[in-house]
Parts: sequence; structure tokens; C-alpha cells
Amino acid sequence: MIKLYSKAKLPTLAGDFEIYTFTNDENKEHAALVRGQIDGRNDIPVRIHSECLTGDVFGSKRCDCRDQLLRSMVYLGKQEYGMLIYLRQEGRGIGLLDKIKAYSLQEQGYDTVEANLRLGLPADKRDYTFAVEVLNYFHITSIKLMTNNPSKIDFLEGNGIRISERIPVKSEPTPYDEFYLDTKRVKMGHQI
Ligand SMILES: Nc1nc2c(ncn2[C@@H]2O[C@H](COP(=O)(O)OP(=O)(O)OP(=O)(O)O)[C@@H](O)[C@H]2O)c(=O)[nH]1
Ligand SMILES: [Zn+2]
Repeated sequence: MIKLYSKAKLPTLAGDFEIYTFTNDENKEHAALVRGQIDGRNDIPVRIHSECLTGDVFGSKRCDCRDQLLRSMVYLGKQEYGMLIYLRQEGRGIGLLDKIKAYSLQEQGYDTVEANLRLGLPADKRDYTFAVEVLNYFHITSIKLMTNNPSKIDFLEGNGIRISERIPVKSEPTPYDEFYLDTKRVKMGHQI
């Protein structure tokens, strides 16, 4: 169960948000960026973003994470109501240390899925329970989810959150992430 820990105003390059932090069973420093008075307000746009230090912070070209994060924030910054939930589950949940190991295997020709499996780790180890609990905290039962990932939709729908609409999150492919995006589409079912 989560419990509100702290909140404060957070003006950003993409607009004004409020940042909420919660204590949680995993003891992870997840956060939610909120726009407007969203309590009990259904069908607001929500982005659930998984941490990518290399992309989100350093601007790595190996993935489209930063592009998706910035585009989501710019979109949300223009809405009256909305939320971005930022989950600290780096590397699809395997953590930064093993993600970089997986990158090194990808340099030997494995794709993003094969590299995880070769390390004896699941292709995707993520869990969206915290996001469901944040939505419950705000008494929201139905959202417009900003994603291309069908398994995220399945998880939320399996946990009491209706997805009334899917808002695609586009990113501009580059020569560096073409193969990665292709693998996401072919092996992980992403609608890109
Ligand atoms: N293990 C591993 N993780 C990666 C790799 N590239 C990106 N990631 C992680 O993948 C996560 C983002 O997942 P994506 O598949 O890009 O997007 P998504 O959240 O599933 O789907 P969208 O909602 O459509 O963005 C972040 O946690 C990144 O750190 C990689 O090659 N290996
Ligand atoms: Zn990334």
C-alpha cells in the first residue's frame, strides 16, 4: 500500500506540475507529476514511464525513452488535467547494472530481448502496481493511457483500471535505435 509522503509545486520546461511522492512496499523513489485537480476525475491522460537513466538523463540514442518522456511531458503540459507516473524500474526492471551488461551483449549481435534472456533474466521484469495504487489514491478508475505497449494496458485492465483510450507515444527513429524499435515491435508487440 502506498501513502502520500510529500508534494510540492514543480514548474518544468513543459509546464507547471505538482510532484507527489509516496512511501511504498518496494521502498522505491517513484514519483507522480500531476496537472490540475485530478481527484476523482476519470479519463484524464496518463503516461506511465519506466526509468531509463541512459536515455532520460544522458540522452542516449540507443533507445527512444527520452523522446517519449519529453513528448509526453509537452503533451501533458498543455492539458488542464493529467499525470505522469515515473517508475524507478530501470532497464525494464533488471536495473542499471544488468541493463549495461545487456547493452554489451547487444554489441555482440543479440537483440534487446535475447540479451536479457542470455543473462538469465526475464525480457521484461516490470510491475505497474505502484501506478495502479497512485490511480486508486486519486480515486481514478478510467484513464487515457499514453503508450504503445499492449502489456501495460493488459496489466492495468487486469487490476481494475479501464483504458478508455490509448494515446500513441510517437518517437522519431534514428539509425541508432532502429533495430531496437523493430525488436520492440516484432518481439514485444509494441504498436509502433
Ligand atoms: N533491459 C533493457 N532495458 C532497456 C533497453 N532499452 C531500454 N530499456 C528500458 O526499457 C524501459 C522502457 O521501455 P520501452 O519498451 O521503451 O517502453 P514501454 O514503457 O514498455 O512502452 P511505452 O509506454 O510505449 O513507452 C526503460 O526502463 C528502459 O531503461 C535494453 O536494451 N535492455
Ligand atoms: Zn531508454
